[in-house]
Amino acid sequence: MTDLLTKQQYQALADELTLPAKAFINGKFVDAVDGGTMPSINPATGKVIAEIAACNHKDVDIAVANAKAVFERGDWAGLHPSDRKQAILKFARLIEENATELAVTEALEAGKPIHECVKTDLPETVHCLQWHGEATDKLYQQLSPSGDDKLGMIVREPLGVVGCVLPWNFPLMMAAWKLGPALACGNSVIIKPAESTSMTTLRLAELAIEAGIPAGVFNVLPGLGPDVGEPLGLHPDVQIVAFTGSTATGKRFLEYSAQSNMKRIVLECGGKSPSVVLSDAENLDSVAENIAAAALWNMGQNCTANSRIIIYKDLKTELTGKIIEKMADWQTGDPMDPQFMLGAIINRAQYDKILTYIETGINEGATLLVGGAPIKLGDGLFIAPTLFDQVTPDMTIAVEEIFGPVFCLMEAESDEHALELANQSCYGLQASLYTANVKKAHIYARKLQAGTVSVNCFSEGDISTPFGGFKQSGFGGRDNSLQAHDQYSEVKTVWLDLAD
Ligand SMILES: NC(=O)C1=CN([C@@H]2O[C@H](COP(=O)(O)OP(=O)(O)OC[C@H]3O[C@@H](n4cnc5c(N)ncnc54)[C@H](O)[C@@H]3O)[C@@H](O)[C@H]2O)C=CC1
Ligand code: BAL
Repeated sequence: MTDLLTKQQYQALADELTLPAKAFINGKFVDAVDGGTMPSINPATGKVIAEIAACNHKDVDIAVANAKAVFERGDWAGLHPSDRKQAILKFARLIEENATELAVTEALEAGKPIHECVKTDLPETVHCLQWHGEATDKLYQQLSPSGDDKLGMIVREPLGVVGCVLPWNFPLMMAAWKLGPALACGNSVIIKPAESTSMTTLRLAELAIEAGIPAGVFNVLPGLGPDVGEPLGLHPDVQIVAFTGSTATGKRFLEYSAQSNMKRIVLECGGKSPSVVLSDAENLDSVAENIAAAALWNMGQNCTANSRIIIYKDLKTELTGKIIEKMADWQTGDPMDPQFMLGAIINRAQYDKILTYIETGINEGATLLVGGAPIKLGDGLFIAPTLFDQVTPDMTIAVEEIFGPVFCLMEAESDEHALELANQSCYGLQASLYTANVKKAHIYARKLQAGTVSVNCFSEGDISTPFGGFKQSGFGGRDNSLQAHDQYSEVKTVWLDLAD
């Protein structure tokens, strides 16, 4: 995909951009009904870059009513699957054609490094939509093995209005993870982006119209969680909410569902993922490189951030030295400068929260090995990559999701002990396992309580593999792969008696 430009070129593009700031309902940009706005702040500079429409329950009611009408008319759900496929593929192409602009917008509002936006977020967003678009006309329905005198047809139908409530850490990618399968199945979608990162999702909605996806099929309602997320969760005409974010807010959606129409709730929530280094791990340089990347990628603002590094005791000293060396590859700086792999922390609240965790780690007796302080770059919110040693499983920094560039080293007495420590968490999203023994890899991968286990690497899998969590990391379904289609469609049995 796109080659990297220079910092000056990205900055010039950023200065020229017209940033989308209104809600997108029924194919048009509109103000919030009550005229509310909220500032969008570039976390790398502290500057307000736009005033974004702040919607509330009135906008939700309008968007849901439109989306429901569009669904019932069959504007999208009634199209031939090949036509839906073509529109989704064109949508993906348009995103690709506008990738630089979208990457710059994402870097501006989220403080993400432009390098990552260009090389990871945009290509994966495009690929995700292509993949689900391609699947649209390749999924067959089923017949049951019910004998010659009966016909049991098992068919799939779209649900209707899908609500998506999204986080700020991967705004485009998370939108694509939900949109791809939801649109492929024929639903109408309403996205509530995180309040810090509305703009790239708004631009996607505009591109969807250009791609021929009918008005009202894809709507975007920026706003605060309680003002937009809650009314979506409580709305009787929303059939599912697909959510990615904190476990605390995820649990609220289960309550909204129970209080309203028992809508489906699919949750992809927090994590405290481990890197587990067993006694026979080899190639410690590569292990260290993976560990640093897994902890620091996206400033550690990642649901699968490997923030607990559990190392067999005899390898710990050598591996610690190598991890510290590899941390040097993760330099923090201006998100518009493609030489930096780390940018700003999303907002003041998250920044303060991370610094408080660092303080708590020190107060509870952990040893600070690297970092531990803000990086002063103008008025931006930057925190140095931080590594703690001598961390015990009861310490706050070993238990709670920090969602920042902070990770802990823990020592295991044996491989069994490493496994025990790894599973000692209320979360279970992902785990990275390092071992040279293929048999042990299989056994331990099955024993780790996590939705994804990557062996001798850090990975979340790819678009073809299901992504979601065990325990309090997930509920109700999976993102990615064809399994994602399950959550956005209803299964119906049509039973015909063929006997005379
Ligand atoms: N698993 C993940 O990918 C993410 C985890 N987090 C975790 O959550 C912590 C807090 O970050 P937040 O941005 O506050 O996460 P959050 O879970 O509160 O926000 C996620 C989404 O939920 C919405 N929301 C918030 N309160 C709501 C409510 N009462 N009803 C309905 N919707 C609501 C937000 O507006 C946003 O769109 C982070 O420090 C991190 O630990 C945050 C973002 C992503
Ligand atoms: N890493 C992709 C999913 C997430 O962070 O929420």
